[in-house]
Amino acid sequence: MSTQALLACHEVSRHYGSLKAVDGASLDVSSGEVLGIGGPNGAGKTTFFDVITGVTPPTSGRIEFDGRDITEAGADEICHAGIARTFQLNAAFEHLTVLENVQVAAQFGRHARRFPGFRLSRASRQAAERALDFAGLSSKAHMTAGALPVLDRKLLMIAGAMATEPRMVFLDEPVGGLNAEEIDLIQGLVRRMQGQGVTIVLIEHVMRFLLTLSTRVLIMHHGQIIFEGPPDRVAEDATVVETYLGQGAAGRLKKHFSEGADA
Ligand SMILES: Nc1ncnc2c1ncn2[C@@H]1O[C@H](COP(=O)(O)OP(=O)(O)OP(=O)(O)O)[C@@H](O)[C@H]1O
Repeated sequence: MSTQALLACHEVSRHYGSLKAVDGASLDVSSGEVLGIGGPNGAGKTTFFDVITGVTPPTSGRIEFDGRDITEAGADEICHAGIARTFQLNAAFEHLTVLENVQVAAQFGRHARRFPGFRLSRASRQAAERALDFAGLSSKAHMTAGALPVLDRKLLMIAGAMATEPRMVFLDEPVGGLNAEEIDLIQGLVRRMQGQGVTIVLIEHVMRFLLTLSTRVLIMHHGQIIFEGPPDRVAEDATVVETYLGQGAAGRLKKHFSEGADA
């Protein structure tokens, strides 16, 4: 592992029978980066997240976080080590309030599970308050999660992740289904996360969001990393244009970068 890498993935694979969802992906992420991952549906992006965050074990390969081997670690252990994530689809306790959801994240994202009984630590309460405030959800703290509109559900997952006080956050399609104004809001929030020293890896199909925020971009296809480079090079890569972007989108993105636009 390079001395700079906070996260290092070596030849990571996740196979489902004969399907190579992730196929020998190697990746280093340095502290402070915003790494954007794009690629067609079914390319293996979420599965790669799942393997790194302990949702599913790799078939082969090795993953190190801050020099520690986390390949075999469970999701809770990985979260306690400093990696939090959000999900593409809603992942809230629908019948709990916004505050309760974030408190649960703060508690279990920081402490080992202890049963029976559930008592929130003072530190968890405070972390939950800070995370709600950070995500702009304090005024909705007592709403039931199931009643939230799409944007607030995305914010709730981000609040839950931040409540664990992570060093690294994985965001799976944080702006999927949002309108332009909402996308800008999430963009600002991701920038603030980065400003707080959180290293970010995000998956997104909304290319302008992905390319505007990312310091480096990966494109996946058939479980493999087919491109790695700066955002302004993505639309110039012939393989990426052919397998993912198409000529139309690539042309618009090139124009976007040549004009130096910010969104
Ligand atoms: N638990 C599973 N069992 C079997 N196959 C799976 C499982 N999870 C994912 N796959 C398959 O692995 C492949 C990669 O899926 P994945 O969700 O990682 O792609 P993705 O790049 O995140 O796609 P999208 O952009 O649509 O979210 C797909 O063919 C998918 O059907």
